[in-house]
Amino acid sequence: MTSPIALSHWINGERCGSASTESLNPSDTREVVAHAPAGDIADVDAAVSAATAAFDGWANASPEVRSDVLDRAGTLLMERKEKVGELLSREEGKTLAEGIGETARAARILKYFAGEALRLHGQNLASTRPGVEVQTYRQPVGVFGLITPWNFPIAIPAWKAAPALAFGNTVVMKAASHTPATAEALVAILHEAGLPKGVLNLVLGGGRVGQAIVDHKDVAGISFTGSQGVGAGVAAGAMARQARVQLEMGGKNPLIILDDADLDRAVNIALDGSFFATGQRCTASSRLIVQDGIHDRFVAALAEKVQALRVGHALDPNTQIGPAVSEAQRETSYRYIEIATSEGGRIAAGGQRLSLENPGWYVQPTLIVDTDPDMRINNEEVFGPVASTVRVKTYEEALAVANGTEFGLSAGIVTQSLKHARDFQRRAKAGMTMVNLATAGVDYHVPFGGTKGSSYGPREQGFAAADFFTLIKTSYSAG
Ligand SMILES: NC(=O)C1=CN([C@@H]2O[C@H](COP(=O)(O)OP(=O)(O)OC[C@H]3O[C@@H](n4cnc5c(N)ncnc54)[C@H](OP(=O)(O)O)[C@@H]3O)[C@@H](O)[C@H]2O)C=CC1
Ligand SMILES: O=C(O)CCC(=O)C(=O)O
Repeated sequence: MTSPIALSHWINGERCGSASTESLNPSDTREVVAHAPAGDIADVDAAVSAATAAFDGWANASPEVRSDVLDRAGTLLMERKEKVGELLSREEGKTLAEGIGETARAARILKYFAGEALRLHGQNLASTRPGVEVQTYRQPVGVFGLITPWNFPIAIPAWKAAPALAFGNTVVMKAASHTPATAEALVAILHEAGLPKGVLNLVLGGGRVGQAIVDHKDVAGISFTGSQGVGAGVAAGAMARQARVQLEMGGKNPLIILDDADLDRAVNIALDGSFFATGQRCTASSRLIVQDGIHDRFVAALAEKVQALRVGHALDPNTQIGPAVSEAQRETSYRYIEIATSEGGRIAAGGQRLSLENPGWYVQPTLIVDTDPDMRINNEEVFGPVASTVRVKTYEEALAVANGTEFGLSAGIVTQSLKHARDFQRRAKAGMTMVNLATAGVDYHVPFGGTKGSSYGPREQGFAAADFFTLIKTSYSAG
């Protein structure tokens, strides 16, 4: 067991605040991973003041300066991916391979936006008036508030902070209370890479810190990832004072398996999308919609693999599924297993309480079959290693079930039919579609986001990130 890390806020380039809360290792709750300060409104005020004061210098710095800082930070993070990835796994509970993989992804995101800082461009347009020229420019917006969740504790802070900084904005970030240490490691590396003081500020603490950022009059925009309930309040608060807002929330992502699918491939895609990262992904394939002809073979083969998944300590190299992040997340999974069975679902694998050697928040990966589309298990996000199957007769019925929820983040299909794959890409009501791929596990350099209750506002990541983190100015001139 390692000794707890004492974390700080980062305000105006300085570490500050005394640690008063603790975060536990979900794989072994006897271990305190970190002590963190519980920020308050005064800390948010100080952070926003620092970010406001730093804005002009950073906004007017050469894009090369911004690019170099992000590129150096990406290199440092990549060099330290094992160490930071281990911290991530100790703090969040995903397996070591997943923790290191996510850290490497964050490093790549920093490097991608190092490039984007140099590629920001506007347009020249013909005016309707003779002798007049029209140009558009993308300019930095101001101070952004970034509110991040625990399930991707370094990738999500990186994919929000990197474009904000690349395009000349300054930032006040609030990391999730379950995972402050990983976020702090990212902020420390960005400072080590040469970020000027005040450009990126981190205030640790609970929901009141987030609320204070949302309500702060000098915060020009909020990018939030988390639950729908909190997201709705963030949007209302931001809009009340006409701040920009971008929300990424939950999913109830469907994966359709058609009769013509390759069975092994379909099973492996479902296993990955539904259960890896402990199912704690907003892109997880939590609804498996299976056509009649393959249904029984698919369920039998998947159930066997789910039952064989090795649940354990995140740092044990044999572990395939780490614990839930918290007791509350563990209990949510078991509560939904009960709800599903009380509504008529049948457990085909898992479903039992686990008692492992380490005291941790473990959940047995669970497959629930024979469910109907209108059951709660098929409409409410569980955010754990729990998936349900719905049997359908035709492709059209599968598509209707897939589209029949209030969410619309990611949607997948496993099929050998080009006709159905193409049709699905067009008609799936989701921001991201996957053909013969898991609904989860996306690239870092392309737009990310959903429709309906899953997302609100401009897309995150890739070329689309500039739409949220820059302001388009239209300039007219006559000779
Ligand atoms: N789309 C996604 O990727 C995610 C979805 N979820 C969904 O949300 C459920 C609950 O997870 P949970 O962590 O509680 O999600 P929350 O929405 O509560 O947390 C997300 C972030 O918002 C912060 N926050 C909490 N209250 C406020 C507030 N009033 N104003 C501003 N910010 C606030 C949190 O801080 P703090 O951590 O201190 O509470 C955290 O940093 C999950 O079971 C899952 O269904 C969760 C995480 C990610
Ligand atoms: O599936 C992924 O790679 C990303 C998932 C994600 O962003 C999330 O769960 O919040």
